[in-house]
Amino acid sequence: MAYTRISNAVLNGTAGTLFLHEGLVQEFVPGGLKDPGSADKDRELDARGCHILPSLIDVHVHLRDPGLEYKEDISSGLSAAASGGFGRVLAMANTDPVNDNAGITGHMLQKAREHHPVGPFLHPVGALTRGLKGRDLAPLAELAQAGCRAFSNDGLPVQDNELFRRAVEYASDLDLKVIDHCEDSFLSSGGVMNEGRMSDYLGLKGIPDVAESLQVSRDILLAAYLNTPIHLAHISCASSVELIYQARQKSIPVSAETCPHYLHWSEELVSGYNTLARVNPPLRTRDDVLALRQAVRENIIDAVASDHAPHADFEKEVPFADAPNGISGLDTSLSLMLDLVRQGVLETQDLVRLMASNPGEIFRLPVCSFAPGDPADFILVDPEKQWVPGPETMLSKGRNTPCLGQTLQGRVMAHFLGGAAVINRL
Ligand SMILES: NC(=O)N[C@@H](CC(=O)O)C(=O)O
Ligand SMILES: [Zn+2]
Repeated sequence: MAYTRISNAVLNGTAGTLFLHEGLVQEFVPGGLKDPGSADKDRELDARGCHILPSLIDVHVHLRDPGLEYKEDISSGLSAAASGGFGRVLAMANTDPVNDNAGITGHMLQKAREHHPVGPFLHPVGALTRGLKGRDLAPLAELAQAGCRAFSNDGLPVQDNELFRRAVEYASDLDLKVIDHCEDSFLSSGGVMNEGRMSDYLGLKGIPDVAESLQVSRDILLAAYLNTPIHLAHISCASSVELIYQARQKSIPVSAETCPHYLHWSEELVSGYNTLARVNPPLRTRDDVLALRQAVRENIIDAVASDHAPHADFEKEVPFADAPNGISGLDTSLSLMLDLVRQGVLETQDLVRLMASNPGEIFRLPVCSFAPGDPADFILVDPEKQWVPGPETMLSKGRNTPCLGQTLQGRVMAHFLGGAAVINRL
């Protein structure tokens, strides 16, 4: 169903009607319509109380397909994306088999087109090294040719600095970026949560924040030396923020993302051995949360990505030390970010910058600016609407989130891609 007008919604602080034509934005007319009665009801959506935002981009998700479809598959993952407000996602390569060749990339793209022909759109991220083993480079040109939008060894970060340097150089020759999961795996070895008072108290082996920031400093030094951009994934701690801030001052070409969970929760959430709070990098301290909030507010960190890492219920119903890392995020990210708006930490326009404009710029993906002729890719968000994440309301197969069963405020009420409604709760 293609609507021709969306009435009574707020765009950039102004209430009015958004007119669509053949999947494109026609114009936004502020104020009420003179003759609302004449509209064909089937062609109109009353979006009273909703904000219009561009369809969002999530630059870091794990869709588990091929190979781990019991956790998530491309169809369910993209449904969760649509529901959460994301019109484009970058899907990591730690599938089984790993996305290190054109065959796997092709499979992912074909499955996405088959199940979600009008979107959300999947942009595979190719592995940096074969099998993510960190020993030899994956065929980056082949992966680029097949449709990969970036390269990453996410999950199993490359420790060999020479190999990583070459990967960054080859990727740059292909005009694509490397996304680095920053972790010194010797420093983090065996760790299951943040290293500090809480890990001592719980008797769990910790991962120090320096395991992340040491690798962040490596990447910054390499980006400066090679004068080549590197994107830093899921930044979790103040010490990394400080390094990124300094790099920015020197115009070193690094960009960075953090995730809603690092902006909300600290290691205290692990108390009681809550496996839903186990994620890599781990939830850090309250001071880290505050530093990250400041960093997203001040554009030191460019983007917020979900790091959607779905797991089956039974995998999390084990002792903390045995549970897999990861939080399911596509369904809940935007609600958690809207909570920061309500708390006065961010403005609505900051969300657009962090979850659409900046990600679009970093990975050269289009974002609707509501100019006449733009593809009508947008969401209608009710910041007041309450909902409870659970099996009935989440479209991801993974319900592994600390939000499970909690009341969230702020919900995507409709999502349009190319003028067609992929979600409509109005
Ligand atoms: N972020 C996570 O906690 N888990 C990721 C892998 C990773 O990035 O470590 C996953 O694929 O499950
Ligand atoms: Zn990662």
